[in-house]
Amino acid sequence: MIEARGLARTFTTKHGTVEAVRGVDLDVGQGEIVGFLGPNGAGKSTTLRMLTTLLAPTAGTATVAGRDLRADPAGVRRRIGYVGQSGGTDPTVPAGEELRLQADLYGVPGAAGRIADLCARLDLEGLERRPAGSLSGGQRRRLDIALGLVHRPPLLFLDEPTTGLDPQSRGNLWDHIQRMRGEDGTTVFLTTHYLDEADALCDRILIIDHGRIVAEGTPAELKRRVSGDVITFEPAGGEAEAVRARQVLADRTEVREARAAGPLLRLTVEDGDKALMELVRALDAAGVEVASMRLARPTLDDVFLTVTGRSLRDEPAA
Ligand SMILES: Nc1ncnc2c1ncn2[C@@H]1O[C@H](COP(=O)(O)OP(=O)(O)OP(=O)(O)O)[C@@H](O)[C@H]1O
Repeated sequence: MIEARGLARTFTTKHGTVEAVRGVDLDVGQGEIVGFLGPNGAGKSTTLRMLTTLLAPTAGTATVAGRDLRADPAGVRRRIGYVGQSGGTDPTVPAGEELRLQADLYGVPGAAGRIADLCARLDLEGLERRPAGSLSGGQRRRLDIALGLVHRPPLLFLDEPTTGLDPQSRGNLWDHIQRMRGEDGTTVFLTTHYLDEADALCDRILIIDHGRIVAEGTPAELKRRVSGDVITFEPAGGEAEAVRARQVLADRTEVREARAAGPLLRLTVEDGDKALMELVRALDAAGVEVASMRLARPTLDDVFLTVTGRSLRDEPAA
């Protein structure tokens, strides 16, 4: 659905040249939900604006929804949906009319049916007569998404779709986006600042920093590749038993690192699900009684920290 090679964009300002995006390669398959994650100023919006034809690349090539970005930008525009950060609705215009205008703009055949279908699927039924400005934050984002989907694009771009929404509306929007993909096979490419959003919603994540992709994979792969899972055992016998448990387990192949910290033994392992039972059995065989155990997976913030040396929430380095 998206194939980009060496996509780059520089801006010339009074103070010199800003290399916003420095050669990005991207491959997004049909039906995937891909999250584009990075700190402020990393180059997310600039990349998105290039892929949606709103900004010309300084270098590189891309095919988007089967059309060449440089040779056929109008073809790209017809085949994509784009929902920007601030949305495109006029607060005074009724939701149903916004949808009709958009359908007319694209010459959508069977517009009334398409609009009714979208309203039903995005929980907008009964709101068609309400001005967009009177809708709740979540309803308005769903209207934005309906507007982006009216012309049945196979590829939908969402720029920070849930920024400003309360947790319940965010979860609700994730369900809707996943359902759209499930029912229509719509490919979704979205930017986000939220780790939990990328984790819960996306099949694959690309992390961009300083205009370059620095990591890529499924949420689980990324977390495992960079950090591993962490298993914590608390032996019933306290500190001395934690030290003994460490001796029992430290040299096992599945254990990357073993540290006794007071009454706890903390193990970093490749795949926690697989390792847990084996390790419990080994402790049992050695006569170490376990009072409690915990398996924790690293967060995407841990991944980002390892890859870039700073937290996603930090300001970008100068
Ligand atoms: N029109 C412009 N002129 C000059 N510099 C720009 C312009 N647009 C973006 N930049 C710079 O390019 C870099 C990347 O910006 P971009 O908006 O793509 O980042 P972002 O990852 O989307 O950030 P955010 O999460 O804050 O939206 C930043 O250093 C930004 O200041």
